[in-house]
Amino acid sequence: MQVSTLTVARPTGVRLRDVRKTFHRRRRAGRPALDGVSLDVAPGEFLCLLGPSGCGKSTLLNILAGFVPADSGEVVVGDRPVTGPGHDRGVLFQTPMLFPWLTTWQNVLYGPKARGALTPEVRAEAEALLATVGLADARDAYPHELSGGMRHRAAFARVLINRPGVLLMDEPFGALDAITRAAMQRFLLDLWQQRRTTIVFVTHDVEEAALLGDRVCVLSAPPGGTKDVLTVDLPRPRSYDDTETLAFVQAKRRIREVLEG
Ligand SMILES: Nc1ncnc2c1ncn2[C@@H]1O[C@H](COP(=O)(O)OP(=O)(O)OP(=O)(O)O)[C@@H](O)[C@H]1O
Repeated sequence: MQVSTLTVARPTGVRLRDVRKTFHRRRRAGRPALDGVSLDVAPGEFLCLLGPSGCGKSTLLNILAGFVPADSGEVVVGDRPVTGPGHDRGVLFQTPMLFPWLTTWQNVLYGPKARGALTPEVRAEAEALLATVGLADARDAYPHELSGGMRHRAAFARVLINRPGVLLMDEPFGALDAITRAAMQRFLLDLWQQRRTTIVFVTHDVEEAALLGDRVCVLSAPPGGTKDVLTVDLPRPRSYDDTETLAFVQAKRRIREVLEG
């Protein structure tokens, strides 16, 4: 994969301390969604968040993104407490966020244009990014004309143009078929290997966590707290072929034991 150096932002770290969140329903407090999560993510680290359904993975990511406020605790990205959304954090969801009435090119440039920052350098950067994500030939296509994987790659370019110090990804490949999913995992591994952007990646798939992550933070059954943080001691760069090695199978087993233990 060809990767431009233009858009590589300085990766930022993440610090969470005793983060708590309870959603209120009809003015009544429900069960806590997050019950004291503490975690550090180093600049440039690839961290996977894993846990049973409903343990608060998406809530934690939304708190980091600034979409949802924590009730208490410390949430810091880089050296700034999170008080709301910001383009220092790039967020990617299961459904790629693209405006259907804009072409790939217009979608990628949407953020800088909205901020009044559409300079010739940014346009050159957008060109380089489209080449990076393999969509140079699809710059004039609308989202409905792209395949699922292409839409995801367009969403990547749209986020990366803002030079985020951290990428927050919420089960981004969960809805893709197995072949496209493997292709996107390969794409993400290449991208991270070359840019080393900090990534917090939510998944409920043990294999995906072992393949992608430097560390895996396992959240406990609802309400979510930090159950354990495991280091995935497998060499980089990683590829899909590694999933057949004994070391990979052992890494998966260790993660599963914590998850189910
Ligand atoms: N906006 C909301 N309003 C009320 N309750 C919410 C809201 N968002 C999440 N919750 C509740 O918080 C808890 C954690 O939900 P969350 O989506 O964060 O879990 P998750 O680990 O991402 O789940 P899954 O793996 O199934 O996607 C759940 O009990 C959910 O019902």
